[in-house]
Amino acid sequence: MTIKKPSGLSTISDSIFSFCVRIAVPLVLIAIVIAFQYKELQVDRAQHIEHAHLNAHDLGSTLATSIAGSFENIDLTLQAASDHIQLWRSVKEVDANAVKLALLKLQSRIPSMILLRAADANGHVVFYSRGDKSAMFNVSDRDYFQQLKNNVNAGMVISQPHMGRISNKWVLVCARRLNLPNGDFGGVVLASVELEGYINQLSGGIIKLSGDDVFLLRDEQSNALIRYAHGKQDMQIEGTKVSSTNLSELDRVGATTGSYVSKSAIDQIERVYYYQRIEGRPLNLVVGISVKDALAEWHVEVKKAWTETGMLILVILLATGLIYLARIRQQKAFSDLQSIQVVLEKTNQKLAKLSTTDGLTGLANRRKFDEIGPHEWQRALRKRESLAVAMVDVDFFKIYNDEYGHQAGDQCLIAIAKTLAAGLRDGSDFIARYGGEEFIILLPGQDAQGAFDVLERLRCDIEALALPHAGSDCASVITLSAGYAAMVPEARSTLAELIEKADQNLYSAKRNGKNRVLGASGWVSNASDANLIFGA
Ligand SMILES: Nc1nc2c(ncn2[C@@H]2O[C@H](COP(=O)(O)OP(=O)(O)OP(=O)(O)O)[C@@H](O)[C@H]2O)c(=O)[nH]1
Repeated sequence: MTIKKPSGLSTISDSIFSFCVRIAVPLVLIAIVIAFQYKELQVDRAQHIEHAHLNAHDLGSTLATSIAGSFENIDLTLQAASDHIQLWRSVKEVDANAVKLALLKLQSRIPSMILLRAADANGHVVFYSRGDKSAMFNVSDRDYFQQLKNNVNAGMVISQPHMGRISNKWVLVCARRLNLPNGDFGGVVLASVELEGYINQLSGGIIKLSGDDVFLLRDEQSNALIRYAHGKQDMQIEGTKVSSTNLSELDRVGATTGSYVSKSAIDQIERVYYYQRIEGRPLNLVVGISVKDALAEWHVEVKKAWTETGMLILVILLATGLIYLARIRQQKAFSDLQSIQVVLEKTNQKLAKLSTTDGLTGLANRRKFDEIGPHEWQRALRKRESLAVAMVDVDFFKIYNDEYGHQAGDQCLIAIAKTLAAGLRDGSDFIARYGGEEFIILLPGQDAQGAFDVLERLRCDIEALALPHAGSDCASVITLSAGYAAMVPEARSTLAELIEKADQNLYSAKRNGKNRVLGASGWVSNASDANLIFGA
């Protein structure tokens, strides 16, 4: 019986399967899971960045509107102050207290406005809302003064942020030109806007910047008027030029709005930026939402997603390991079965040999002869060749046993069997122990004469062994007698008949003195025996 290999365990598919199970399948699966998860997270990340862009846009445009409105209010206040000043100039004696009161009233419209003044064409402050005259400096050296002096249509000019000489606070000065009745330059009206207050005003209601977010208000020369970062006013940057590749490009093309992502050269923080010009003013603002803050939630999701992916990968690896282990167990069970099969086959072969072998002499036994005999008979019949059969028997063996013992008798039989086997032709002749001290020999291709020659030689070989046999009546050593018969088989004849003739001849040999070889002489029984050839 052959043990069938379980399906999928053939030698070639084994290695392919093993490779697939151990490396390719789990790797491909894991790669797919990772790629899928990575893609999902990237889409999610893009959405968070997009959301940050929207936030920056909303915040930026709200701030722009608010800033535009606040400067508009300041401008209107300055215009109202201009009207008053024109009036006061036309009057010879002006009550300083009344002027102060009127200016203070106008100033109070804007919470962050801390000073409202007017200077003459030489820059001397002539009207003021707070303080006394001694504290009023000449403002002719200020950039806004020069600008307004030289430009009739300048409108409201906003100064660079600077430390106020009176307030000792960071201020922006918003100024308008005063014209004389003939249109010549007649000085400026100027409002000092305290930056901290202004920013607080914005941050109190509008600026909802958190963490690393940033807000920047610049003039058209890229000077920072306000920078609000990390939850407070950044005074180190205010008044300095702030630009970047993206900002320069937006300035250059004159864009009204714009968005970009970049890393700040000031604090190295990556942000999503929104840029917008302030309507009606030579100003622009930039709002930056920290990418890190914008992605904080996403980072939590990433952690969770990769933890889940890791667990999934573990499950894949575990399942692969289990499949592989099961496969190994299956292969081991199969190889164990194969080993058992080999052992069984060998045992069967041994048993088969034992069942057809004589235990004492090692020659084939009678069962084997019953198998081989008919086979040789049929072959001779087919080939029309002669077949000789001989019966061989040890002489006076009972006496031998009696005299030398049964064990010596066994050894004697072993020696005889060995000598007889050695004297026969390998591959064609056949000998079997027929029973007791009797042997049967098949000599394919031998006629009577040939058979006689072989058997006579064997008889001499046994005699030559010179195994002492004191009780023998025919010699002093072990001898044997043989009877044989030979014929070319015919369909009408049988092997049993041939054996019977050989046995009869053995009987004759025994009766005629033993230690001899004899073929039946002149025996003709019936028509089927007509071609039997007998030895002399
Ligand atoms: N030691 C031994 N003796 C055996 C074995 N098989 C048969 N014998 C003995 O062989 C003897 C055969 O005796 P017989 O049949 O009377 O023949 P014989 O004594 O040889 O006389 P002849 O054949 O007339 O010469 C018996 O005593 C058997 O016990 C065997 O395997 N071993």
